[in-house]
Amino acid sequence: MSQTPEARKRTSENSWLGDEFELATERLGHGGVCVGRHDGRVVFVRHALPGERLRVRVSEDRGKGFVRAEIVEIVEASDHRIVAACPAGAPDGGAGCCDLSHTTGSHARELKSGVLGELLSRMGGVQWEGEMLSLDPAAGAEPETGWRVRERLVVDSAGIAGMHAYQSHSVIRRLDCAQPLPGLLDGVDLLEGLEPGADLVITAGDDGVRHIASIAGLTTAGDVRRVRRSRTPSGGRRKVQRDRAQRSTARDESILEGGPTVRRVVAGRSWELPITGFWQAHRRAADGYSTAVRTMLRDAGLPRSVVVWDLYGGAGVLAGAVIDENDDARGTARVHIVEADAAAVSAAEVTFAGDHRVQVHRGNVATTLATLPAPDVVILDPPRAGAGREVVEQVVAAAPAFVVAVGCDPATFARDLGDYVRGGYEVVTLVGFDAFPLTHHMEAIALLRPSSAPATGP
Ligand SMILES: C[S@@+](CC[C@H](N)C(=O)[O-])C[C@H]1O[C@@H](n2cnc3c(N)ncnc32)[C@H](O)[C@@H]1O
Repeated sequence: MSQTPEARKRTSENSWLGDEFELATERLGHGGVCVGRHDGRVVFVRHALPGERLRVRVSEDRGKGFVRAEIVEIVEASDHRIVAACPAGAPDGGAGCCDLSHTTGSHARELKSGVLGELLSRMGGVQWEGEMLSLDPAAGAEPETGWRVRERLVVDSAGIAGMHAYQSHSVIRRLDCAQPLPGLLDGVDLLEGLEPGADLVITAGDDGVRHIASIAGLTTAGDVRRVRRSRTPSGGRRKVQRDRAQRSTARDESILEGGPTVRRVVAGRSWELPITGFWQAHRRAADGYSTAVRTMLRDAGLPRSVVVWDLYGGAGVLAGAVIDENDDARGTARVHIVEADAAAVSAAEVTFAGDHRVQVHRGNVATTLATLPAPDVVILDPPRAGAGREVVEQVVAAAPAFVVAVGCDPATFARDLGDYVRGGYEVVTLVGFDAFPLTHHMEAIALLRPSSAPATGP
């Protein structure tokens, strides 16, 4: 909606931008921000914890019911506050990605459970009071570090690898992030001859081999400097993300270390994927989600010889889990993987070559479903945007006995669950995974069935 000049003037005159005040934080909200209230408006603060008293400075005021603010001083810290486990995630001048490393692992999981429960209730009408599970059985009170199998860095105008500063195109020369597997980034700061503006993808395969690919930038070093000067101090997050996404499409890749494909192994089945191809970030995620999906379906009494749709299936990790669960003398599952990415489809075709139980379909989920045989089970693992109403309606219309919804964004996951519930499904089981420790991100998996379905299983 465009504003009149008078409204614009009023907004800028009343703006809180730069104002400082004391704030009591109430709870962790979606996106990793702590929520407080000041003078009738909601205030979002990063790197805070619930129950703190903070002196904050407003960094963004768009004239709406809320403002964003940064911490100036911690007046009274939460008992759960610790020294941040990730130095690179520091709020001032850091990369900002580890936005929940300043509390214990157990408290972070407790907070994330609250966020997931609140979103499920508000956006999906689903009540859930479960606990966020760790993917690492050894995880306890300590923050979980060293879990990420793939890191993406950027090369600055002098050819040195670093990280993007928070909400910015500018590059900070530091690699001391606490997320990567131990040793994953060793020596990367010493690499010479890197192309200014390129992205570096560094990943470790399940065979222990490290691979590094350089993805050519669309910008020259001069462009990088221009972009850096044009940085907006606030409110530029969407634009920065969009710019980065545009810059990462259709760009030349060269291998600097290792080979062109990475070996991944789950439950004894292996995949060879391009270095830049999708794979779950946490070293235990693919295995953990496969086990969760198998267990949910087994506990629900999955009948034999089912037809399964594995939508947004990637290279078929979850497809593998279902055929392993549903293959014995009493029957065999037939799984249809639907995936848009050509490289993931090729990897799936190689892994399942000669396996009559699996068919791989390259295409957009929304336009491919009509070509598939009627399903007994539908698994959906969409990107952060979620499956969306158009796809959910098609799934509901296909009337599967079970839907397994997987989501890495709790808001879109909750929204999609709400659409299944309105379509006549109910949630049987729901688990949240702390799949991105040190950050506010999480993963959730739900098993649904038609609400009129008789209870099955043990
Ligand atoms: C979160 S990943 C899940 C991959 C897989 N289930 C796994 O665990 O490895 C989402 C996948 O959806 C694919 N994708 C995104 N949008 C799509 C669409 N509209 N149609 C088909 N596939 C899509 C992406 O290429 C990506 O492989």
